[in-house]
Amino acid sequence: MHKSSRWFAIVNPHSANGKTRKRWPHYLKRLRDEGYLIDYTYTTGPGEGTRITRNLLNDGYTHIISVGGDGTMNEVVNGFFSDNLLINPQAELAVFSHGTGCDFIRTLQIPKGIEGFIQILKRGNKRQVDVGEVLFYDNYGKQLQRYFLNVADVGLGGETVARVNQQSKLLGGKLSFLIGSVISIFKYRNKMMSCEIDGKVICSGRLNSIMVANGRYIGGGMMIAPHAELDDALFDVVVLGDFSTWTILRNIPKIYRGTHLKIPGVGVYRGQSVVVSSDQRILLDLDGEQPGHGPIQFRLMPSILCLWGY
Ligand SMILES: Nc1ncnc2c1ncn2[C@@H]1O[C@H](COP(=O)(O)OP(=O)(O)OP(=O)(O)O)[C@@H](O)[C@H]1O
Repeated sequence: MHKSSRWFAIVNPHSANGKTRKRWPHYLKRLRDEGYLIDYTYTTGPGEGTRITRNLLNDGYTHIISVGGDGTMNEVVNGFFSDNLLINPQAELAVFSHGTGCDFIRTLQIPKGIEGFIQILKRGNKRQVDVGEVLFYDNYGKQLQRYFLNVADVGLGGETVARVNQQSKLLGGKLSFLIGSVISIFKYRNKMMSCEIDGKVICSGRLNSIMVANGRYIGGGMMIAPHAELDDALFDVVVLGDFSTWTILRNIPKIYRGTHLKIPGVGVYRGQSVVVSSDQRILLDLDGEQPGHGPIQFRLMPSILCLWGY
């Protein structure tokens, strides 16, 4: 049977604290029982989701499922591109979200779990969505490029993820995340940053964070950009001003509810290109990873990727 009539699932067995490895055989059986033709492979380490996706698309597969958390989805999305171009503009992505945070699918309001995912496939609704491109620097001063579907942020989030990822080698799982987040909120000092959108400087000074959002949620359910749409050809840029630790902590419930935009010192802007620069070291957070630092450039690629799940 031709590869374009089959789905290929890229499964991160490590996601959802290892639960994905245990449950995938059951999910696969459910999908096959429903009549879907599915091939799959497990990733064996970080970054592999991108390489596998590229190989599959070059090999003639057109229907890809990412099985895991937002990190896996991010790696798979990156695999749709090579040399700044889509490998196959006809290729399609479905996200079976099975991670710890699962922030991306909250924007789509897809129910979690295998039954929700089967509903997505049955409904067959899909849409061309926007993808963000980000350019940043690694520790050796080399410029790197990545793509993202959900939210990227600069500032507190980047420092938190860097700390959590360092600690998780020692502690593991949720405890490291909690401890790392609390330590970061207390230790982080707001940075002198400047943010330019579509060629105009929209703010400059001491700021806590700059969020560049295509989707709405980060951090396991915080609705940081409540009005962001995946297919509106715009980033929503949410700037958190020079807030104290206490102000951040006090307003966390508002951020979860998405009612923080009215707080004085929060700015919301829209645009297709964003540049964040600073004389200080500013860290990028990309779907729970901390791949590098500033200056950071974001560019929106409108309606470029076919996504299932509407
Ligand atoms: N086989 C593997 N072993 C270890 N790590 C892996 C493997 N495959 C992928 N990874 C890495 O696991 C990391 C976490 O995956 P992912 O984000 O999908 O799950 P999660 O953390 O449970 O979910 P979420 O990000 O939604 O909270 C990713 O950075 C990915 O690179």
